[in-house]
Amino acid sequence: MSKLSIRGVSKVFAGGTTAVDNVSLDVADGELVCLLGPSGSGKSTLLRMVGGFEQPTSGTIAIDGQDVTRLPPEQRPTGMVFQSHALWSHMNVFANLAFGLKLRRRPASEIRDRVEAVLELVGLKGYGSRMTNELSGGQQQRVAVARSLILEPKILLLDEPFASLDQHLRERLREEVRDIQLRLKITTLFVTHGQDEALSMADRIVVMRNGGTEQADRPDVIYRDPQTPFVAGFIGTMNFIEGRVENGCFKHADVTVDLPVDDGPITLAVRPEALDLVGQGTGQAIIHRVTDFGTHGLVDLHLSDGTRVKSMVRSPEPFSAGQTVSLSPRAFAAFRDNVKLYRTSDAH
Ligand SMILES: Nc1ncnc2c1ncn2[C@@H]1O[C@H](COP(=O)(O)OP(=O)(O)OP(=O)(O)O)[C@@H](O)[C@H]1O
Repeated sequence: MSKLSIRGVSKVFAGGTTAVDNVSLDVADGELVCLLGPSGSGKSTLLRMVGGFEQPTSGTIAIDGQDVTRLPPEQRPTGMVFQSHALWSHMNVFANLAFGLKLRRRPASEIRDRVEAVLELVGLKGYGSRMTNELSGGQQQRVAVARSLILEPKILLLDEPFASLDQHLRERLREEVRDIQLRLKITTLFVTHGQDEALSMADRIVVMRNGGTEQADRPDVIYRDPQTPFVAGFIGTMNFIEGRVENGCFKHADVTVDLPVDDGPITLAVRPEALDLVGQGTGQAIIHRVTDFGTHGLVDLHLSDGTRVKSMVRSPEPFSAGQTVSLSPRAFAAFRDNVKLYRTSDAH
């Protein structure tokens, strides 16, 4: 049985906006699932429905097999961390953390022990007497995470919790939260529109678009085997090359590869690291720019039909702007009418 089971859940807001459209998702015990998608794709609304902050228009949500669809947030076994931390600024850290336990009339000694334990967990040992407005943004978010964990929820819900922090701090907190999550083995649903965040943290990524789910898979599968052009283009850098299949062969002025599917128009989706440059001085693709990143090079090319693509090369040395080359994709996805048709055997 899954820890969290979302079945056919939709949300239509009063103005008629369908924010979430018939989503079903199962999250296993201890799994961290990232909801990833562009702004307005319904990520927050779905998360808020799991936390009880929005009511689904239809569908059901169950935790440990118990239907919680109609329960208010405080009666659900969930803990939520919002983008803006929403700490009480007139209380110190200890009081912020103790609040929920006091409401539940826990004995003072237990409250003290649990606050200390959770402060240690988030790396803020000894900060109990600080006022929250005397903390940095990162520390405040740590307190918010601690506050959501102190009631020992079955499911942790995080809505872009680090969005307001600078890149460096965001990366650190991301790692800390993942460590805590693994240590506590707590089932977690994490909303982000940062693909790095999703790729680095998640056991599974759910890519959302227009209120629906496009693909739910392990990060490496999402990256290497996208099922739709949207997923292909949304995660990482992707080149799209439009051509035609004729007699089992994809043809484009600068690219030719075997593709045993029916004749007709096809779009290849190729990662820069899987796009080799061959036949220097002979092809029709023109090198526009070469960038040396030290660890690798990135070559920007203009194809003869105007398409722009990027190729990652081990060393940029042999390449320079103005040269002509041909392209040889090692691994790619092929799409026709938004449907994935074919992929070469795993080449990287
Ligand atoms: N309370 C509300 N009333 C009406 N429409 C809403 C409400 N909340 C969200 N929406 C709409 O629902 C859609 C999905 O919004 P949601 O916030 O879930 O998307 P999101 O993927 O989390 O976006 P972001 O990454 O920008 O937070 C959007 O079109 C949004 O305008």
